[in-house]
Amino acid sequence: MTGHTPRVAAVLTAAGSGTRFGSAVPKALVPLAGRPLVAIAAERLAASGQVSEIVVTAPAGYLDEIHAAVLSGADLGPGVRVHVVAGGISRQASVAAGLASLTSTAQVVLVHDAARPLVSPTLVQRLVATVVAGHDAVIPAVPVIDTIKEVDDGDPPVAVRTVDRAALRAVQTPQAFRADVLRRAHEAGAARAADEATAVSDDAGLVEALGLPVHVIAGEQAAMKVTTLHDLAIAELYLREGA
Ligand SMILES: Nc1ccn([C@@H]2O[C@H](COP(=O)(O)OP(=O)(O)OP(=O)(O)O)[C@@H](O)[C@H]2O)c(=O)n1
Ligand SMILES: C[C@](O)(CO)[C@H](O)COP(=O)(O)O
Repeated sequence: MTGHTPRVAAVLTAAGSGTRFGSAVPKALVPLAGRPLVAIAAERLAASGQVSEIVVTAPAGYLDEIHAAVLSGADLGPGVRVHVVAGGISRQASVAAGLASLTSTAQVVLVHDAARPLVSPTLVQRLVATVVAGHDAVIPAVPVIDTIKEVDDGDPPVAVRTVDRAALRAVQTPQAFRADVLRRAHEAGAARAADEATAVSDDAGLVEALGLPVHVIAGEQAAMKVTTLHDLAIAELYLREGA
């Protein structure tokens, strides 16, 4: 992998329902400054100049809408192939479905959330470069700013201890992987995907479960996840500030 320009593909997850967001349409179709989250996320992946194929996971019944939102809402430039597949019951299952539909020639795979539309093309470039430099799995993360406590969730809940936050990070996407490593990690963890209670919340978790190192690089505040309506207002602020 080291020292050459790899073929890079991306799985863009957009198959969530957005329960916590609470909109009538899937969250990926919700507009941020007039454009669907999934279109902005796809455009920023493409703007990195690294990605030649994007497979988008869509909720059942929304494949055409998601495809149209990306094709008409995003300027992907030349040479980026986009296709849409149905997602699964969990994010892990959706990524597995996306991965299965990628052309097998990709050497590096990025997994990114449509719910994180404001990632910078520079961060995408840094992630790919770090894989090319020899790391099999690379994730962006930001420091945790709150005091974190472990809580015994009884009645009443009681603080058990204060965790040393110096060692904690909030993890973002895109996450970048050598393609064969990501496929192996998903195969090994496949049994977990069918239930939200056992599924991993990010793909690096599957690589960790294989016992392989996951390299961490600095993330970006603007790559925040849009989970609630309030988050959308914050994302709009980041956009206005030039993100
Ligand atoms: N079965 C699923 C669940 C989630 N996702 C995607 O994974 C990302 C992170 O999920 P989250 O933001 O938590 O989205 P939702 O699952 O839609 O939110 P909620 O938990 O509020 O329903 C999103 O881009 C979402 O579309 C997916 O592709 N397939
Ligand atoms: C992948 C992710 O965005 C990294 O922070 C996150 O884990 C998505 O999972 P969630 O279901 O929204 O908690």
